[in-house]
Amino acid sequence: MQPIISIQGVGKTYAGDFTALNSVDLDIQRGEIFALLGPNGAGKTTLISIICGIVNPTRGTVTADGHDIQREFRAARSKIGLVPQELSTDSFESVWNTVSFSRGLFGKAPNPAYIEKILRQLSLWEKKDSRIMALSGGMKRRVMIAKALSHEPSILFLDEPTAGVDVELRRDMWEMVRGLRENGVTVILTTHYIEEAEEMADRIGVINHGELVLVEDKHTLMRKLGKKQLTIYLQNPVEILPDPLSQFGLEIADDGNQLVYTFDTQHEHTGIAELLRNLNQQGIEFKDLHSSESSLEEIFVNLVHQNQDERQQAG
Ligand SMILES: Nc1ncnc2c1ncn2[C@@H]1O[C@H](COP(=O)(O)OP(=O)(O)OP(=O)(O)O)[C@@H](O)[C@H]1O
Repeated sequence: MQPIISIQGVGKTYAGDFTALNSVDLDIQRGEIFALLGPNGAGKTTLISIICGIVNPTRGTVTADGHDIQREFRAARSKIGLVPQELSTDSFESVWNTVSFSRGLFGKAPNPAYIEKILRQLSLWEKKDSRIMALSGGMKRRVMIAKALSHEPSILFLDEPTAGVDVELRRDMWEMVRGLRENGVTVILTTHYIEEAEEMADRIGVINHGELVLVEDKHTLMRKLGKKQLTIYLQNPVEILPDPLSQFGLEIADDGNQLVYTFDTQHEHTGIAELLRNLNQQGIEFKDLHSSESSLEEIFVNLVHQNQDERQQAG
């Protein structure tokens, strides 16, 4: 299937010779939720702004739903809804007028039924006559999303959608984004909250120092780069381990009361059975076992550090 967004060799060097993006190649598939992760200043907003035609790339091309973002700007832009990071909502206008006006900006004929539908979806219907400036921060954020959806885009960008919102609203937003996908909208979001990506995304892209260091299906990523740990709770504490156990790379924890075994989830053989047999042979008794998997957060931190180390070695 044709990707809905195709980014080829995109780079951005800002005035003063600062390269914010190197050479990004990325295809976004129709109907997916794609999360772009990266530390501050990694280039996420720059990339989004290029795709939305707000910032011109120094090199490379982008097509959105079949239209070249530079040569066919209006056609491409009409396919895209953008919810920016900053809220610019000190308006005296009502919610209804603001959202209807946004639709008009894209040259679309009025469609009150559609506007009603999105206001209801975003739990804004009760507030349709309220002035924007009188709304709470969370409600303002919903208005920003309603504006971005007003012209029926097939692609929605959410730049840090839940920065500074409370847990409840965050969950509502996730729910809403899933609903959008069910309606066929492709969603690309940037986030600092790994939990958000873990919860929502189908695929994850990690960007660091202007480079897309990884793009992967979320589950594959967690399986590939994740590690599992088995904690063995001992009957009697140990100080040192007998030699035959050295092959397992065990870590002694909790003053010798626990042994921690780290293994790769990719390997067919975890080595657990062998480890337990060995413990038995050495007369080390245990009372409990507990296994845990690394979170996306650990994977992400490792990746970013690894990338930094590589850069330092290269430079
Ligand atoms: N107009 C500009 N002129 C010069 N440098 C810029 C400009 N806009 C952004 N930059 C720089 O480009 C780099 C990438 O910025 P960008 O806003 O894309 O990062 P980000 O990943 O979105 O960060 P954050 O998570 O903090 O929003 C940063 O070092 C930033 O200072």
